[in-house]
Amino acid sequence: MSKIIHSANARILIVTSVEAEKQAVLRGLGDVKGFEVAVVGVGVISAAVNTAYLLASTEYDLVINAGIAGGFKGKADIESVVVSSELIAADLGAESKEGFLSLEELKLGSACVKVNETLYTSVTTALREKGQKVQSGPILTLSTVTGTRETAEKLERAVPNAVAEAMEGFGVAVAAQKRKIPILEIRTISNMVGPRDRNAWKIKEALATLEQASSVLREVFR
Ligand SMILES: O=C(O)c1cccc(C(=O)CC[C@H]2O[C@@H](n3cnc4c(=O)[nH]cnc43)[C@H](O)[C@@H]2O)c1
Repeated sequence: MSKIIHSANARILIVTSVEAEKQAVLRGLGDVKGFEVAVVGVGVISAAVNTAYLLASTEYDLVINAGIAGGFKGKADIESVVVSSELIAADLGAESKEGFLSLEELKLGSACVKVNETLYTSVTTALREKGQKVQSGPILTLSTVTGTRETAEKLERAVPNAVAEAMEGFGVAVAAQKRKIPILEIRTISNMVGPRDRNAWKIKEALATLEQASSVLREVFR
């Protein structure tokens, strides 16, 4: 398996939104050295600020945003893993009569951080080799969890190859990008993007998959 981060002394920061995700990642990593796992809170602002704070005091070679997510129908099933090819702030822009206008269309910057292709394909391949059901593609960052079929379809039209949505990735990515550190988002699917049914979320199962995926990360980067 190709080594993406070559140095045995490489330092990898994994950030999650809540403690339960952090504990799942830690169980998967075991006692391997070189990884730091931190909770940066729910939502893009908290994630960006807290990640930037962590990156200001320690040198890291890679930042990973890990956690659970909603999967887009036909792209990522519950309990499967998604690996980001891009991290996209899907609600950052403006409404218009003609529809949503992205930051790019408004010429106000970019709402997309691309992931190094070798990085995401290597991790995707490693997870697949270990028997995980895994898809790579854009992972959307939203401030509001999608709760209707209408919004899900709007997002699917805006980013047709999006595999999942969560609430922190783009914020983590901007903090990492500022320091020129590679970024990756890895999520396990707890629910489908669409009509809200919080009781149907398979959080325990998604956290178990996150633990398994994290044990593969240990092998990829060590
Ligand atoms: O209640 C619990 O035990 C519990 C354990 C682990 C995580 C949670 C969360 O609620 C995590 C919130 C986190 O999850 C992401 N997420 C998950 N599904 C979606 C979605 O459909 N749309 C957007 N975000 C989603 C998100 O990143 C949240 O920060 C609870």
